[in-house]
Parts: sequence; C-alpha cells; structure tokens
Amino acid sequence: MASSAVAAEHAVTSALATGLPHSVGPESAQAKPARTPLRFRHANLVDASDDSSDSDRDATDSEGETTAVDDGTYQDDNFVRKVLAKEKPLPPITLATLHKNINVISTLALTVVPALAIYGALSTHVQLKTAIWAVVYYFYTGLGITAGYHRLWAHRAYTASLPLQYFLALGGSGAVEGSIKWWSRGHRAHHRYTDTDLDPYSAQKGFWWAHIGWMVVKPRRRPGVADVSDLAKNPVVQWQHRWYVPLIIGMGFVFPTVVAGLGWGDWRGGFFFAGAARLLFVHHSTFCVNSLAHWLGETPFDDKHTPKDHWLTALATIGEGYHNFHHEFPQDFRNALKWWQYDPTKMFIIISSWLGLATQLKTFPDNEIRRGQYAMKLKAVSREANEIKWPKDSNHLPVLTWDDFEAECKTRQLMVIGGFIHDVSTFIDEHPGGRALIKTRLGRDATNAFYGGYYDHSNGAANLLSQYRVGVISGGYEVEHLRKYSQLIESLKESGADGCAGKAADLVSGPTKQVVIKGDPQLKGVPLTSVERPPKFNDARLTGGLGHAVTA
Ligand code: HEM
Repeated sequence: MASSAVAAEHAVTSALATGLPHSVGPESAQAKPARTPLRFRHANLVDASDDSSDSDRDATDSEGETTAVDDGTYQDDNFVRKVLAKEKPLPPITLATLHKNINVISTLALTVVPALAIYGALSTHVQLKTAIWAVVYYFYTGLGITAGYHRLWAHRAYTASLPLQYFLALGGSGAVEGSIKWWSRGHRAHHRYTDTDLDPYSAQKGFWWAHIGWMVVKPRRRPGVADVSDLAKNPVVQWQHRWYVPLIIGMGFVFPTVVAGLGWGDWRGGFFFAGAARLLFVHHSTFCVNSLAHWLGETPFDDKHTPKDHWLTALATIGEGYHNFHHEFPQDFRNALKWWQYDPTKMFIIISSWLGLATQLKTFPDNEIRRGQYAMKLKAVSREANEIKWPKDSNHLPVLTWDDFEAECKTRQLMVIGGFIHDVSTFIDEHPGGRALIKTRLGRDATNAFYGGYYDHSNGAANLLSQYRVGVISGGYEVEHLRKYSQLIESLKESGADGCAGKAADLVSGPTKQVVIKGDPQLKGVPLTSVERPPKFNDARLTGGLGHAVTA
C-alpha cells in the first residue's frame, strides 16, 4: 500500500513538473491503469496513507491552479468552471459498475462499527460507569474533531500549545475519520468550493451523499485544490499522519476498552459501548455537519450557499450547528455567537485559553458580522416588499393643474390629499367616518382634515388612501392649517400686533408650508381617464365607528 502511494505521488509530482494537467478523466485512467485509481481514494476514513500523495500535491496550491487552467485553451475566468471543463469526471456509477466503485475501507468502517454497536447493545449488560465513560469519551473524541481537526487545523482559528495539539490529535484519532492532514485538505476544499462539483461533500448532491455517500463510493471527481502546506510543516500533524493506523486502533478501541477493563472490570462493555457505540455516534455527529447543517435551519449571515444555522444541528454536532455563521466567517473560533447558543467546542477553546494552552483566538470584527446580518434582514424585507401591492408613484400618474382638477371634479368624486388626486368614488360609501365627511371635501384639498385637522387617521388609512391615487396636482399643495396661520400673520402684521406676529411667524416659516410633488412633466395634461379606476373597497369590518351619522 505504501509503495503504491509512493508511485502515485511520483505520478503527480511529474505531472506538476511537466505542467501537464493531472487529469482524472477516463483517458488517463486507461493510459495509467496502475496509478489513477489511487487518485480517487479521497474518502478513506481509516487508511490515511493511501492519499498522502494527493495531500502533498494539493499542498502546492498555486501550482495546482496553474496546471489546471493555464494552457491558454480556456477563455472563462471562473476557476471552478475551468477546472470542471478541464478535468473530466469519471463515468457515473451504475448498478453494473457499483462493486468496482465501492470504497472498501471506508465502507467497512461505516458498516462494521454500527454492526458491532448493535450486537454489543443487544448482548452486553450496561454498567453505569461504562455508560458515563462512553459519553465522556464521545465528547473527548468529538472535540478532537471539532476543536482539533476542524477549528484548529483546518481553519487555524486559534493557536494551540504542543500538549493541547497532542491531546486533540489523539482524540481525533479515536474518532476514526482519517488523518488530520487528509481531513483538513478535504475540508478546505469544501469551504473553497462549497456546493460545486469540486466540493468533496457538496450538499447539492443530496443529503445522503453529503452525509456518507461521498465516502462509501469512489468520487467521480477529485476535490478542488486546497493549500495545506502549513500542515505539512506541523510536527504533530505529520506524526499523526505517519502513525495513523496504530493510532486509530489504539484510540478508537484499545484505549476505551482498557480504561473500562482496568478501571472497573468491564472489558466487554468498554469495547462495545465506549469503543463501537461511541464511535458510531461520533461518526454520525460529525457527518451531520456536512449534511444536516446544509439542510436544516436559517441563513442569517448569507444565503449564497447551503450552510444553515440550527440549534438541533448544534446539539448533534458538539456545537458545529451554527454553520451559516461558520461558512461566512470560517476563521472565527466560534460557531455560536450568543452565550446561550450551544457550542461546547467554543467553551473548550475558551477554557484552554484560560489555562494558557490556546492563544490567538480569532474572531471576525463584530461590525462586519452585523453588516452580514443586516444585509440578510434587508433581503427578507425586500422579498416581503415584492409581495405587497404598492400604490402608483408620482412618476406614473397624470399631472393636473388645479383648474383642470376642478374641471374633472364636475364628473368624478375627487379630492386632493398630500398633493395626490384621489378618486374616492369606490370608497365613499365604505368610509368608517361616514360618507358625509368625505363628501364635504370633494373637489377640495383635504390634506389637513385627513392628517389631524379633523381626524388623525392611522397609517393604515393613509396606506389605503394611496390606493385611490389617480393623479398629481401640478405645483404642489399647501397644508391648510399652516395657510390659516399664514393668513393670521398677515392680518396681525396689518393691525400692527408685532409680538404675536413673531410667534406665529415661527410656525409658518418651516418648509412644510408648501410641499411639491413633482411628477413626470411628460404626463402633464394626460387625461385622468387613462388611469385605471380604483378597485371597490369591500371590507365590512371597516363600516363601524361614527359611521354615517356624522356630518362635517
Ligand atoms: C379617501 C380619503 C379617506 C380615507 C381612505 C379614509 C379612511 C378612513 C379609515 C380607514 C378610517 C378608520 C380609522 C383609521 O384607520 O384611522 C377612517 C376614520 C375616520 N375618518 Fe376617514 N378617510 C378618508 C377621508 C376622511 C376625511 C376627508 C375626513 C374628514 C373630513 C375623515 C374623517 C374620519 C373620521 C372622523 C374617522 C373616525 C371614525 C370613527 O372613529 O368612527 N376621513 N377614515
């Protein structure tokens, strides 16, 4: 196995050196049958050494990009499209070819572990100490993945001291999900190419594909290139990669069994509960980050891609369920922003920092996080706005002079409020304040009466009013009660009562005295009949209140 890995590594290295695209298409599979199959062994939970060549090749990120695109053939400047066009996928898996495309080692890991867990659960007495130990070990190995593999190594969200790194590398080994190097390489590709065909566990291919499908069968494409050169220099990562197989046996099964066996004599329970059943839970807990977290919940930070936030996913994944936040701010050491959201991984990192084991905890600037949230709220509001029927604005209505308006009033029931001409004929009988009040204002400017001079209407009434717009008054409108003050000032001035005049002058000198709604000059003189007649307002609930008994 090791020698074939080396052979594959050479194949890749020479492809890079010659500048040839390291195509994974069927042609290359035919040309080099002995080497190409290895290139598809990305999804191998157990034997990390198999694809070490791939990790090393992808460590040379920029080279990967160059070899993938830079031969002058492609005009497209979208990297993902270019790579997809260049690197042809393997033929789709059919029933006839399924047996050849099963990823045997991962499939064994994903089937034998549940089988052992079920058998153990049915045949072994559960001791309380063992049950507690299984839960503790679940959290330890789970944190190895969430705090270690994921936030520390894949995203560099904080810096860990050597003891903490070894602690997490050992815990992560017990989760049996591939080496740190292999895992992080795939995960960085997942972030960089989220939801595309270069994403190794793209949620676009369905829930089960993202959950386990991508590991059970050999993928049709390699994951997109990702830079893991930093991990190649990390001694703990290298150590774990080198000793991966003994480590997963030791930490996956031997250690949890020995603790229960030597501790309280429950060797069998230790193996089946803290070993197999615990591993089954850790597996599917972590896999939920790729499936459930892309399927269930909200997108409060960005909705460009599938990742979502949900407390249920957080519960299932030791705090990785605020996945929308995580994809938007992957280098942030937190998944959950609020103190009350469930993110024990964040707490573990914080406590490690209090103990001096973790430093440089990265957080994205709060202001930018809030901008993301704000943008999403605006989006939601504008989606709602699109579903609402809005009134015509002044640029889409005929513009009439006051004289023309008066002329139109001879044949129609019109009134001006706020610079707009309203046809109230379909509403006059429905008016909660009674027909008579409206009737007295027909042919007049009722702005003042409507906005408090007679009755201070609700916003709802103002919204309703706008649906009756049929035109705009040219030259603007006056607010009646201000005009009255204005007349008062004039008369005071004429009578020489200066003191009072000064006070009244303050009231009328503001810009509200004259409000101009411009309208489109091209619509000047366009007949009112060109505008659709307002619909009949027909809601019986409004015919209450003072009703028709009131007169102005
Ligand atoms: C087309 C123009 C008008 C519309 C669409 C309209 C609409 C409404 C609506 C929806 C209400 C219910 C209460 C509220 O929502 O505030 C209402 C109540 C009322 N309106 Fe109007 N209104 C119009 C014009 C007027 C005018 C010109 C006057 C007075 C001269 C007036 C006087 C009143 C009064 C006194 C009430 C209170 C009725 C009560 O409490 O029972 N309305 N109007």
